[in-house]
Amino acid sequence: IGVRLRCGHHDLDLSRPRVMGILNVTPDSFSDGNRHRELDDARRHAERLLREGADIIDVGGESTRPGAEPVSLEEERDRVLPVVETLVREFGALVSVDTSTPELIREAAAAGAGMLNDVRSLTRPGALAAAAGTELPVCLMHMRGEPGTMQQAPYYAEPIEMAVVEFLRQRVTACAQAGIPRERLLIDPGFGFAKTLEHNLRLLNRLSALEALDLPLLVGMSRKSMIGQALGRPVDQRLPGGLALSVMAVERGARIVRVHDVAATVDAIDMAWAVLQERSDHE
Ligand SMILES: Cn1c(SCC(=O)Nc2ccccc2)nc2c(=O)[nH]c(N)nc21
Repeated sequence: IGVRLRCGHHDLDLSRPRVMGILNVTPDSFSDGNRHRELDDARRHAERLLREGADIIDVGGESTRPGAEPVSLEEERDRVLPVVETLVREFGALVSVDTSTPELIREAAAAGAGMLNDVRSLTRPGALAAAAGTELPVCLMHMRGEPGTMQQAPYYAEPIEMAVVEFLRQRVTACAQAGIPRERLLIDPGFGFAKTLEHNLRLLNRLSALEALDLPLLVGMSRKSMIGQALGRPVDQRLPGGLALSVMAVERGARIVRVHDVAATVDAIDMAWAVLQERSDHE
């Protein structure tokens, strides 16, 4: 399938799997609020991600860790916009912006962002209209509830893959009604969002159920607790587990994987892709 996504000034060719590198601009508790240093750190981190082969840099200013407190618009704007402007201006990078906030959706697009990545699937008031106005591709992701409470007792009456497909189907319809055509959409099952380990494992095994929506599939499992729960590894020792998950996701149809460790993931999915391509070479 020669799917090409128009991402601002970039054409993203999804005929083979792509890697989205994670650039966190949520200051950790040690940061002293030195904006200049924070921007410099972000610039250096992005440069490394690009050098390692990232096709997209994902920039997020709001922590969606379970229990994280909400961030103000000003704070999110101050963290995200300077980084987007810098990465676009200095590296010509394809920048994806993680935000659910209509104002930031508009401002990030004006700053040169090439893709929108909203873990809340444009459900906030005004978000659909804001996204429609940007002409940018949008990734819609499954989550039930809010990051602060979503992991308390995730329960689904129906099989998890059905809950995910139905939710995303509704969001695709909402986008169509708001003037965001299918050509601009990506979907994502939201691993780790309002899901138990069981839910996450079943969802990966049945990832092909999302083919029913016939849209490019983005997944993010890098360093997440599903790896910690399955392997008993702390967050800084989850690369091998994450590589296994990225390869399995690509085998089951994922076209973009959102990861911290770009170089290793590029080789792992390119190797998997070489094997998968052999199937079609003689079919
Ligand atoms: C912004 N964003 C996030 S943040 C959660 C995260 O990385 N937690 C985490 C990171 C490191 C260690 C443990 C947990 N996850 C996704 C995803 O799976 N898909 C899309 N589209 N966007 C996403």
